[in-house]
Amino acid sequence: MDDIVLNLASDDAGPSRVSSKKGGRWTDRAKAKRGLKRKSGPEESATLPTPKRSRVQKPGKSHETALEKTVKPSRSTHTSHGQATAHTPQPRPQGQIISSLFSYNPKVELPSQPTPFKAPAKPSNAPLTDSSSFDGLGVDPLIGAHLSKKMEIEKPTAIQRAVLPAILRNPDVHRDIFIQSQTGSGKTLAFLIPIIQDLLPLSTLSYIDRSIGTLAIIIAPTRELAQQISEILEALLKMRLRPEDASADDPASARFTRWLVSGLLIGGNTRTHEKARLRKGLPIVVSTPGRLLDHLQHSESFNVGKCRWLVMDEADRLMDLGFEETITGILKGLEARRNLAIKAAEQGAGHEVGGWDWERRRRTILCSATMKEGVQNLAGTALDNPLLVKATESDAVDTKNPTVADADAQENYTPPAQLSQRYIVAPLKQRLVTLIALLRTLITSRTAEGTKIVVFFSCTDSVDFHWQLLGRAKMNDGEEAEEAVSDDDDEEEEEGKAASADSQIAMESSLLPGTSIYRLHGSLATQTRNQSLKQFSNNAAKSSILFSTSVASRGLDLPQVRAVVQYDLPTEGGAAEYVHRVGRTARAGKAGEAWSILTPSEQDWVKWVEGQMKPEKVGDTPPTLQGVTPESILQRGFGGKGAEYEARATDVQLTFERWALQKENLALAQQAFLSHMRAYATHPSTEKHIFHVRHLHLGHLAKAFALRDAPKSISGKGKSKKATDSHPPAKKRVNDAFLKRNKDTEARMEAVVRSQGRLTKKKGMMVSSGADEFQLAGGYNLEKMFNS
Ligand SMILES: Nc1ncnc2c1ncn2[C@@H]1O[C@H](COP(=O)(O)OP(=O)(O)OP(=O)(O)O)[C@@H](O)[C@H]1O
Repeated sequence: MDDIVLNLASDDAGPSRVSSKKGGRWTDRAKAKRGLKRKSGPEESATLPTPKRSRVQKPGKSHETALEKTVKPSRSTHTSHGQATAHTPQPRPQGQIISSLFSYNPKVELPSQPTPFKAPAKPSNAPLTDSSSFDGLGVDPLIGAHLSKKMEIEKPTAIQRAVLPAILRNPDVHRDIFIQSQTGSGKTLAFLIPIIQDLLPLSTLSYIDRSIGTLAIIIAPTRELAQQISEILEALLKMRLRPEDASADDPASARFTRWLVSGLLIGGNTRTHEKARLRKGLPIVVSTPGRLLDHLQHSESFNVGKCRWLVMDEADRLMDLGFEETITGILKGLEARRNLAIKAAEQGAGHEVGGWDWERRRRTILCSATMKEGVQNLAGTALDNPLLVKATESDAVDTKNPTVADADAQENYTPPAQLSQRYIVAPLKQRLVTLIALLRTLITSRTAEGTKIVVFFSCTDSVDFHWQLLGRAKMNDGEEAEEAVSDDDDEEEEEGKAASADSQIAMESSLLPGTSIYRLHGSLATQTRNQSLKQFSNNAAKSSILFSTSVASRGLDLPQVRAVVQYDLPTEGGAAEYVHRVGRTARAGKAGEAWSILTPSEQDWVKWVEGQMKPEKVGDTPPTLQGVTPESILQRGFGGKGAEYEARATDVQLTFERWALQKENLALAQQAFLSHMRAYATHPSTEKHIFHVRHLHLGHLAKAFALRDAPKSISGKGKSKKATDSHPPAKKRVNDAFLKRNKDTEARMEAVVRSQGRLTKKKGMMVSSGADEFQLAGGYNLEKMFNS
């Protein structure tokens, strides 16, 4: 079937066009027009109105009812069966080529029938159901009571059962520990409980108060993760300091005093404020590596000479982000400060009071879900004769006490057993509508409200684009959109909108009723990042979706996340990153779904990633991914009889494309497309057989960014027709041109990404460029690189 041609610009002269008001603001004109449209009856209204929530949410009922009643055929649509359903004769085009979503797609070998879903396996990271208890593991009854009464944590998980006694039962053996465990298995409490239990008894020292300085430091690779750890820590520190039944007058019952205070040191906060807090004293500090090193080097008030605990959470991520040198700097800084403090105490020069056990060495804990080479190197640098603790169902503590070097160094990853992993191979042109259909399916296919979904994109620009596209493209304002294209008066208003988008937290889309859409990436202000995460998680009753870069892939514990969608597969970190991303769901024994949306040329990824995952226990079936056809997702997401979903999907696509025709939006879409291509080019050489820019049809990919042409800077001048249509030689030429123009892209991009986490020399001091640490594309360095 030929691609269809529409003339959007000619709508101005079309019969259905109602021009009611001239001049003034475009919003006023739009309102007036909407009023007229309402008067002229439903025939003049939207092309794909929003399905009513009550209709689509009925259990077992598809979207069909709601949509089939409300959806008119699009102004011009094609079905894959070659039936053009255009109902209005369209004038000839004026340069706009609109290709059908359902034609000229490469043949994809997909499962002919949707694979029947396997029943989820028994949860592998859930709290234990046997007789284990926190008390039985040596946890102080006050902490145990607080966990169960205030935090609803009754039983330990397998990793907690393994770690807690290993530390608590031997309080005098200050051996370093390496904790390796699955995502969502409760590692955070496994290291926080022993720290609190060790420090609280210092209450008995007569001089103890927060001015003692920092006694424990927890390092996390991202601000969000640091913030989250800090919140859990604060929740723990709110524990009662005497048994519930003890009388306040009984001095014997008051074992502890409330001197243990925690503080957060992260990039994005003001240093001055942090320094002031350090001056007062922060016995426990949670920090990102760059900011921690910064304080170690520049804040005299950072009193860490007595530090007893150092935890490095998400060690594999710390390594991936290139924080190796920063960590080395931190270790050296801690050692130097300790030596100075000991000297000062010996000379009686400091304000040190006697009775401190200077002999006791600092204990270092490293946590990781994987045991990659980089992590082993870090363990080699940071840990001294470490005890490796893994969680297994039967043998919690590794009694053989192997060193890290003895551990299984193979890069095999174990996702939670109860996680359902699925994939869709969608033609490039249909990617965007497939994503929408999948999200619609996920938010409406259950009766329970408050579905939380995380969607991963390759770069910040793509996150921003999709977030704005969904929030701003209205299914019923196609005409307004077109009007705005030709209306210069609206520029000011559009600029205002773009500026406010920076600080806006949530978007709503009529395509995803009752759902708020948030975004998260490294280019957002810290406050916006925090707000997005908070609001995404807070309202448990409301469905919400988080569009994110890989910044959300590690450690973040977002309650109720029911599904993780990888719209773009990880460009860095390979299978480990995939497992971390899917680990945002199926946490602590809960169910979860992981969806990956692949292009036809990426199909081999399924076998590749399956080959790198292993079951938790030897003998168990290895984790596999189940294929789902895009048709079944589109059908479920858009509803309708037979192939009607094609018309509906086309309607949605056309609405998006009309939105992207507006000047501001066009720039956004093109920027997202380009950044996506750049990110795509950074897949490591070992994955190039699966992810190669050359395999992508740029014209088709453009549709996934609501563009009718690939941006000229990639596709070459005046190639719109050739670039968007399927002429393999042209496609090859275009992709070769892209590759040539971006010669050495991969190497340089990797260097930029790494440099963002690495130390750079500045006036002889080592500093970290923490602000950009997760910004894969769109950052200053990157722009400079590509513009030069
Ligand atoms: N013993 C427990 N019982 C019930 N829930 C628990 C228990 N321990 C931890 N949790 C909950 O499990 C979730 C995951 O915990 P946590 O974030 O510590 O996992 P993690 O192992 O660090 O995961 P990741 O590797 O993804 O960072 C949290 O919501 C936490 O409150």
